[in-house]
Amino acid sequence: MTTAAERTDPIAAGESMDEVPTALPTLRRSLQLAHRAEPRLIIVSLLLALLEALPDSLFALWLMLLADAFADRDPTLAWIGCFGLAASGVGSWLLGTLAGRVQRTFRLRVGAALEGHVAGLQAKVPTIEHQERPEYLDRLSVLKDQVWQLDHMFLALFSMLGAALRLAITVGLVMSVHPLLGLLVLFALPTVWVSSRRSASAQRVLERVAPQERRHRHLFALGTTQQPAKEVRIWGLGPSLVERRRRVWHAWYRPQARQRWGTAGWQVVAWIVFAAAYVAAIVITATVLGGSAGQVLMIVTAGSRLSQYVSMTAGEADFVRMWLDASQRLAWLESYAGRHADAAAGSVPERLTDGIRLERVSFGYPGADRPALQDVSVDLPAGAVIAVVGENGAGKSTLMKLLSRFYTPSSGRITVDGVDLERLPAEAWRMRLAGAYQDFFNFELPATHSVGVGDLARRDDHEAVGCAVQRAGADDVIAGLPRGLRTQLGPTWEGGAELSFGQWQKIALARGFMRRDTLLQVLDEPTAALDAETEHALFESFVAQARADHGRTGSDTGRITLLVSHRFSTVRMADLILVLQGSRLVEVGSHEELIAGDGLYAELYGIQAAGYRR
Ligand SMILES: Nc1ncnc2c1ncn2[C@@H]1O[C@H](COP(=O)(O)OP(=O)(O)OP(=O)(O)O)[C@@H](O)[C@H]1O
Repeated sequence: MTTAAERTDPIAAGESMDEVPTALPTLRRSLQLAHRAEPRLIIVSLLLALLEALPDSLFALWLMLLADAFADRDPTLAWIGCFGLAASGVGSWLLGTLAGRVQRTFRLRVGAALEGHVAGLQAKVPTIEHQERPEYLDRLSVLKDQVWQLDHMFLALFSMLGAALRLAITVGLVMSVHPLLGLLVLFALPTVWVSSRRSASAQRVLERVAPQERRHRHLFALGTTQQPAKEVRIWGLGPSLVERRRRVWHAWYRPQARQRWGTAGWQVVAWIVFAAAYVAAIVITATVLGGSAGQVLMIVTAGSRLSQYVSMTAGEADFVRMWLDASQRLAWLESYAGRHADAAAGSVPERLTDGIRLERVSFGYPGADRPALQDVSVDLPAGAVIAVVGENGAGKSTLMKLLSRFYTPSSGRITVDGVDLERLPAEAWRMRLAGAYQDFFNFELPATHSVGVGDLARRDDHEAVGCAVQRAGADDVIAGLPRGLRTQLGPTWEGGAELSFGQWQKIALARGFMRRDTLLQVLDEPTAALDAETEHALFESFVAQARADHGRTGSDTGRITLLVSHRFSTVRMADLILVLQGSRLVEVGSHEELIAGDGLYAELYGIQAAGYRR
C-alpha cells in the first residue's frame, strides 16, 4: 500500500525523474492531440506537403527528356519536356505558397491548443509540489520553452515525409539509368546517421545544463525587472549580478558549443564520402555505362538533388527528433498529471458541524532534511476563530498550506467533520475556502476585478466587491484611486495606478472576503504590512463578523477562521490560540488559559506587552 509520504514524494515512491516515455508512442500521442485540435488542417497540411514533393523531384526527368529530344531531334519529346518543366515550375511555386499558408495557420492554431493543454495539465495537479521542486522545475522550464515550438514538430514531420517522397522519386529516376546507381543513396546514409546522433547528444547536453539555463535567466530577471530593482540598487548588486550571470551563461553555453564542434567534424567526413560517390556515379554513367547526354544530365541533376533530399530528410528528421524531445516531456507531464490527478470522490459538507481535526500530522517539504511540522494533533471547532502564533519558521504557513490541500501530510491525517481531507476533491474543497496569504499576488487588473477574482462568478458584482473592500478596510485605497473601482492597477499599464505594498495587501485581503458560504477562512499574516492599530481594528471587525455569522440561521456554515499573526494584541481576541515552536504544537488554549498556564505564550505576550508599554 502507498503511504502518505510516498504519495507526496514521487521519488520516494520509486518514480524516477529520468522516466520519460519512449519516442514512438509519444509521437502518436502528439499527433492525436494535434488531430483533436485541428482535424481538417492536419490532413490538408500533410497532403500539401506530399503534393509539393512531386513537381520538385520530377525536374531531373524533364531535363533528361529535353536533352534527349535535342540529341534525337524529337519534337514530341521536346514538347513533353518543355511542358513538364513549365508545369513543375508553376506547380512548385503554387503548391509551395499554398502549403506555406495552410501550414502557418495550422501551426498557430495547434500551438495555441498545445500551450493551453500544458497549462491545463499543470493546473490539474492538485498539489503545488511540482512547481517548487528543482528537478521538476528544470524539466518544466525546458518544456515551457519548447512548448510554443512543439507545433514545429508536426510541420517538420510533414516536411520529412515530403523530403522522403522526393528522395524515393529521385532514387527511382537514378536507378532507371542503371539499378546499381541506386547504391549512391547508401553513401548518403552516414550524413543521416551523424545528424541523428547530433540532435540526440545536443538534447542530452541541454538537459544537463538546464539548471544553469534557469539560473542565468533568473539572474537576468533579477537585474532587469521592477520587483527586485530597489534591493539590487541599495545593496549595489548590479555588477556582481552581471558577472555571475556571465559565468553561469558560459557554464550553460560551453558544453553546448563543445558538443556542436564535436559533431561538426563528423559531418564534414560524412559529406566528403557522399561527394566522392556522386562524382564517381557521373563518371561511370558517362564512360562505363555509355549513357546518353540526357542520362548523364539526369544523373548530374538528380544526383545533386539526391544529396539535397538526403540532407533535407535528415535535417527534418533531426528537427522531428528535437521536437520529439519536447513532445516526450509533454507526455511525461501528461502522465505525471494523470498519476497525480485528484481521485478523491468524497463530498464537501454544506456546513461544518464538528470542525476540523488534525491527528498526529507531520509534514516535510520534499528534499528538506527536517520536518516543517511534527506530530500535530488538535481540534479546530466549527465556528471558532483560531489564532496561530510562533517564531519564524515554526510551521504556521505550512499548517495553512496543508489545510488548503496544497500539500498532503507525510503522516497522520486531517479530517473535516470526520472525513479525511484527502478524500475531498481539492477543487471542491478550495471552492469553500477563502484566504489571504502573506505572499499574496498583485493582480494587475482593474481594481474591481483585482478584488473580484476572489469569487470569479461575482467579479463584476460591484456591490459584492464594495462589501469585500469595506470588510478588508480597503475603502481608503479605492477612494484614493482616480476612477475608483474601475481604475486599472499596476503602473506598467496605460492609466494604471501604483499602490504601496500595504495597499496591495489590503486589496489581497479584500479578495479573501469575496466568497460567501466558506467553511474555512485562512488569514496568513494578511495584514503584516499594516500598522498594529489598523490590524487590531480590522481583526476586531473580522472576529465580530465571524461571531455574528456563527449561529445565524441560513448563513451559518460553521466557518472556521484561522489567523496567523505575530501581534499578540490581535491574537488575544481569538477563541483558541495554537502556539507552534520548532515545528511542534506546544500549547493550545484561550488567551486567558495560556496566560494562566504561564508557558511560552505567556512569556512572548509579556515581552510584547512590555515593548508597547515602553
Ligand atoms: N517550499 C518550501 N520548501 C522547503 N522548505 C520550506 C518551504 N516552505 C517552508 N519551508 C520550511 O519549512 C519550515 C516552516 O516554514 P513556514 O513557512 O511554515 O514557517 P512560518 O511559521 O510560517 O514562518 P514565518 O513566520 O516566517 O512565516 C521552515 O523551516 C521553512 O524553511
